[in-house]
Amino acid sequence: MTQHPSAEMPQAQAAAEGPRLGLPALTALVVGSMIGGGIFALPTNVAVSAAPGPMLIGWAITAVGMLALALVFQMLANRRPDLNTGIYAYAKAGFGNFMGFSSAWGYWISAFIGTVSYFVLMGSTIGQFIPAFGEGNTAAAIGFASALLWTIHALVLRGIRTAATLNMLTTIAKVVPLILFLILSVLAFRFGVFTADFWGQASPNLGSTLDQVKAMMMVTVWVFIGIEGASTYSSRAARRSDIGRGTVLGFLLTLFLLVGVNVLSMGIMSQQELAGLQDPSVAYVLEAVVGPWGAWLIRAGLLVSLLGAMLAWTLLCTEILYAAAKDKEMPRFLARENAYGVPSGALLATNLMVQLFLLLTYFNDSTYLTLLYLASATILLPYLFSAAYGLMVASRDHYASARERTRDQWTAGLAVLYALWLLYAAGPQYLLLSSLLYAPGALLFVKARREQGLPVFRPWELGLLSLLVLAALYAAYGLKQGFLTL
Ligand SMILES: NC(=[NH2+])NCCC[C@H](N)C(=O)O
Repeated sequence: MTQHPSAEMPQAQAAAEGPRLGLPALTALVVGSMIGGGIFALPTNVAVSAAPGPMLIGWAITAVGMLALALVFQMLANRRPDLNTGIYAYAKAGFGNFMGFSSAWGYWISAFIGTVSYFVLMGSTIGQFIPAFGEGNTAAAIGFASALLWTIHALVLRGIRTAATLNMLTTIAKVVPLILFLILSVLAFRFGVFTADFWGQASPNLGSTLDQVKAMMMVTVWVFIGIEGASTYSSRAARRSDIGRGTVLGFLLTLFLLVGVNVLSMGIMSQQELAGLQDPSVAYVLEAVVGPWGAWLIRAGLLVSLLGAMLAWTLLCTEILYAAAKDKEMPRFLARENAYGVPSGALLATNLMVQLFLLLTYFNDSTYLTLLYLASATILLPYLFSAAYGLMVASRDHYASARERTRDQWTAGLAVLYALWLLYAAGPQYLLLSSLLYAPGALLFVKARREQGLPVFRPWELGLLSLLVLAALYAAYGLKQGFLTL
């Protein structure tokens, strides 16, 4: 395709101006949006719910399921070059306007809650040398986070964007300490520690193997969020085929780092010791191996990583709202641009929500872990829609060879199964909470459709909406009565 780079792409995508992205840059984009905070806190966040044996099972399921999802994104990037805003466009093409809207809305919610969790994790990291920051949800930490938030806001408003080179640099800066961690802890790994309580029978609070596997699923989803990064920016790729390759390559690299970090740390400390560490737990594990400098190295890597990821995710949040508003699925004010061509309406809406949730975090005492569970649960629907759309495409499209079709059907089928399993593993608490977040979106959808003078809901959409509203009301009631908590 030879279209002019800026002719068709949405503003926030024209984002990091400059040359079109090749394979290394697209891979760095995927790795850069996937590696934010999750991996640095992984040992503890898995250990709170799983012993080594279940952990290995959990990773096996995740590796297969996420690979299937990555391959679906690859397939869709290749077969549907017209749908170049990724996740949101797939849901809309497959399931109509309201589902497209809901997918964008849910993705956006997950993404901004994820950003809130980054601020909390940053706060708790700083809290390790400035006690007033505590677990990242104290008044000092929230005050600092708010100041940083609006600084980023001001920078983005002036047209600052993650240029491909900057993203490449922060990606390298975060991957290097992690690789160092892998090398050093291979040497310190003790098989005896890893196998001592392999199935977690000695820890009464862990539950059955299935319970343990289920409980770690939201953490493994969290660490892979961003896998859709290259698809979202697909209009900027130099070659279509590189989007899929970058996605799969980025997936494999990140999987290697994640499994490495998680498995090795369980051979250095026991599950119970790991479960008791503060975030970022990787710092403490490395400290146990090489002494205090190890912890400082990891903390530094994490802070760089978080800053880079905050900027990247602010742009992703803005982009998805803006893309949907340009398409008229979201109200007009979200398509507004300022003099620098920045989607200022979408940016403001995003950061106001981040600010609101920072305050809620303070009043609720929410932690990094509770926020990431919520962000993972809310993204499941957009992932499910993408996988299901992949299945539709694989079944209906014209294929040159039957073998290729069968392969795509299997891949997409597997991705759908994985997404359904995740919904089951997420459990009612977080699904109810996320229905509470999804439901108000309908008001924006109504506004958008009215602005266009279009009919709002089709009958089956109304049916779904009523279910959603019922779930949301129940969740609100649960929060009030205290049988649901954040
Ligand atoms: N700000 C966000 N919404 N981040 C979501 C991505 C999370 C990323 N996979 C991580 O482990 O940190």
